[in-house]
Amino acid sequence: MRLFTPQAMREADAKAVGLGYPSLLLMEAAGRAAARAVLERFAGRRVAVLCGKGNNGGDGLAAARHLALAGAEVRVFTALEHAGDALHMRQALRAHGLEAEPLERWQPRPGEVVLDALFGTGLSRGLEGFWAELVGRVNAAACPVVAIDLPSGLPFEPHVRATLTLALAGLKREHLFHPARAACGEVLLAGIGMPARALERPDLPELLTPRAMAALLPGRPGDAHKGSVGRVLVAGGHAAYTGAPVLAALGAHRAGAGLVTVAYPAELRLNLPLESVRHPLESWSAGALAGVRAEAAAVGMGAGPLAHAAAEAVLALRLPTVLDADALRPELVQAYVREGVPAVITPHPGEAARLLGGEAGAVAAEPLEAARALAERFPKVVVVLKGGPTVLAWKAGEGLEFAVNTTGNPAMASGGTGDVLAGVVAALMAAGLPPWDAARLGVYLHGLSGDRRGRVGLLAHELADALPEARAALERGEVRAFWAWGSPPGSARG
Ligand SMILES: NC(=O)C1=CN([C@@H]2O[C@H](COP(=O)(O)OP(=O)(O)OC[C@H]3O[C@@H](n4cnc5c(N)ncnc54)[C@H](O)[C@@H]3O)[C@@H](O)[C@H]2O)[C@@H](O)CC1
Ligand SMILES: Nc1ncnc2c1ncn2[C@@H]1O[C@H](COP(=O)(O)OP(=O)(O)O)[C@@H](O)[C@H]1O
Ligand SMILES: [K+]
Repeated sequence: MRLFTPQAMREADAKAVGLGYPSLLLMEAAGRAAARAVLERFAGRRVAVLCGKGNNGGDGLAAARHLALAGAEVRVFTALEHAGDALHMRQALRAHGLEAEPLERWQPRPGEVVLDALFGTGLSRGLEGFWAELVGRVNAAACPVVAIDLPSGLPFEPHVRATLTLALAGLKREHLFHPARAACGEVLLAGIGMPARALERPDLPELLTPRAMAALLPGRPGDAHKGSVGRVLVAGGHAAYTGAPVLAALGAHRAGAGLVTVAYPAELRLNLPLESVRHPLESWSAGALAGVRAEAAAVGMGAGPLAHAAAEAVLALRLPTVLDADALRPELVQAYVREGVPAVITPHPGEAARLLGGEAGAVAAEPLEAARALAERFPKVVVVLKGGPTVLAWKAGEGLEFAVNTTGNPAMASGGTGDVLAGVVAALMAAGLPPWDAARLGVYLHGLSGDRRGRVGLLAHELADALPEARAALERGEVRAFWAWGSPPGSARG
């Protein structure tokens, strides 16, 4: 499944029509789905449908007919300039004896649900004048708002703030990325019968889905032993940060590592899991790690000023490595590129800005572009740009792979959750997954654990402890994407 842009969705629409699929069927399905969403969530409530002049308005006109046919009390307000499919929908509404009023006449009524079908993906600039004022009135009315495709006005200001948004045919950037995502409220996806072939777009970012991620889970053969399912080396720690390597070790254990060895400065007292192997060091000298048995490593967590030496000592082992926290320095990542050692980097926006030489705010505002820039700066290195949502990028050869995570929530914005992730990704690489697969699955599972425990006040070690159950649920096929209709509690949230 891919993350669409308005332009890519217009192309999908044209491709469907090129395949012989009538566009009116798509609009009819969109209207039917919107009516269903309103009826399921707001049974028995009166509905005011506000329809714009484009195809989003056409979806609204179709929805109004289906709402009326289902027995709902509906008022329809519409722009008058319809053409094409939307005009057919207005005629269909009229054929059922339903007359629309001009939009200017809409006044909110207490308790009524507003179905926002003013604008969808068709805007190229912000709303002004009458339309901006109308959006202001929708937001000021104390009514639940169901938005068709997008809350009207997005991605610009002003825009409608919806309770529920019904994404049509595919998810768009606004359904996942802040600040637009906050305006969408809950997001549901309606397939609207778009032929799968019309949606095939390998050039667009992959959205991590439960099914695709379950397929990546490394097996656990009956004759597994602790040396066969992946051994992880965690290297980090410094006087001020003794928790970080411990949390990375915990993440690796909980993600299924057979053995976890933690290398750290000998003067530290680390409160390591009983199960971890201790490897205290007098210094991070070359050869300090000789003899450590591992198939993958994670370095940098809490390493402070010792990160450079620690990363170089780990590089000498030539293991697939997660570079995190203090090891996220351009010269260290370049050393992995130069040596051809597989690496995953896991920066948050501040660390990404340090790697790119920019501002954290600019990275957070345009995470897709920042992840792309990092992947191009460090070829063959898998980039995990953490945030809500986390974006992954990887320049394997000529092309660029791109993925966007669909799990995780703001409760995870708490110290140490990133350290857990480093351990998780290292454990999955140690289990034999290629770095791109380990990074995608690791990020997905980490967010899924957060969603299953997702309360403000979540501690990083609790997130790690929730990993086995999250993994088991994914393996059993019990996880549903946040956009799936009827998602049970504990499903992945975007
Ligand atoms: N797969 C698809 O692409 C499908 C799309 N459909 C619907 O079609 C929508 C897109 O339809 P359209 O491309 O007609 O676009 P919209 O309906 O979002 O809006 C286009 C209209 O808004 C006007 N407009 C643009 N910018 C404006 C501004 N700043 N101020 C005031 N008016 C402005 C345009 O002149 C045009 O009349 C989707 O969001 C979806 O709801 C569905 O009907 C079914 C299938
Ligand atoms: N608002 C949010 N929505 C989803 N995930 C979030 C959000 N805030 C933080 N996270 C996740 O929490 C983790 C935080 O990692 P990081 O910033 O490195 O923390 P630390 O350095 O304290 O370990 C990342 O995996 C990130 O994706
Ligand atoms: K809309």
